[in-house]
Amino acid sequence: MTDEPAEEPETDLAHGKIVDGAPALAETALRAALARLAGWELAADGKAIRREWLFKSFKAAAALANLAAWQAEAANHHPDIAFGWGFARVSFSTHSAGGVTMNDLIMAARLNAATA
Ligand SMILES: C[C@H](O)[C@H](O)[C@H]1CNC2=NC(N)=NC(=O)C2=N1
Repeated sequence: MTDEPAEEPETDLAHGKIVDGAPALAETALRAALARLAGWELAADGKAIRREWLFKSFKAAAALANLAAWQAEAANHHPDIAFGWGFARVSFSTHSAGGVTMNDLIMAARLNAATA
């Protein structure tokens, strides 16, 4: 027995391993996973997940964009990022799989964990 609190499901996902060749997830599985990933939604074409953050400055938005960029470099799994005064938008898709894989969900959970 331990006094450690149980990990939140999202934290758990953040500890997942990025693997080559992960398959695109079916929409049902994807929607179930997104329900537990705060702030992330499925893009209109169903081939990417995305989240927007709102801030009260340019530098806060730039900081989020940098964080997402360097987390991606460390994992070798890269998002599309857009930012400007007061906003940053991050989108993950696995190009090689032509859709959203576990790798994208893991990266999204890591970004949530780092910005919580
Ligand atoms: C060779 C290298 O591992 C691949 O090009 C990686 C790099 N980063 C990537 N990022 C994303 N989002 N999708 C990919 O398919 C991908 N492929």
